[in-house]
Amino acid sequence: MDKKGQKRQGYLSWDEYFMGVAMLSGMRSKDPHSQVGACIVSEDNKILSMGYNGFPKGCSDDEFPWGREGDPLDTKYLYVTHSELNAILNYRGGSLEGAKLYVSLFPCNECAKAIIQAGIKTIVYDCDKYADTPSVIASKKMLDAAGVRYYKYNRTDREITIKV
Ligand SMILES: O=c1[nH]c(=O)n([C@H]2C[C@H](O)[C@@H](COP(=O)(O)O)O2)cc1CO
Ligand SMILES: [Zn+2]
Repeated sequence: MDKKGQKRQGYLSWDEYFMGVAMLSGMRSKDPHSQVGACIVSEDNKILSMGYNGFPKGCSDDEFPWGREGDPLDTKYLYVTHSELNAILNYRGGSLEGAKLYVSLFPCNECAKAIIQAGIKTIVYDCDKYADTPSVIASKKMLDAAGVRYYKYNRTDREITIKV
């Protein structure tokens, strides 16, 4: 029950807020199959950077391929920048040492290397649909060795509606 003079109830938790921002970033992705979003947060809960999966600057979303199969040169995989790497590269403020990464999909091995080298110490992920692939197994091996903690986001199933 709301009481006069007391704080509002039902506000977003930090985890809901940061995972929500990561998912919102993912909604910018043009990938028709997997839209991934990432949000980097400082130790004292300030948002430092965001990213989503997409082609590098100058590589047109309409000219480069979004397919998944066939000649590797005709698939997205050789061209797309992952959301986590984009979030790291988008940061212009200096060091990410000790930061946390919220990401909608578990980071691959290439992103794990960048995460470790950037000094990010905690990963909060939502989906882990590629857990059985060599890429994610290798990723976890490196994160474990480097002492990067990772834990699954606890979905609250809160619906957030924004009219824009
Ligand atoms: O860590 C990741 N971060 C990330 O942004 N991605 C992107 C690359 C691709 O655009 C898409 C994966 O494509 P697909 O699910 O169709 O294989 O997600 C993929 C991974 C792999 O775990
Ligand atoms: Zn990756």
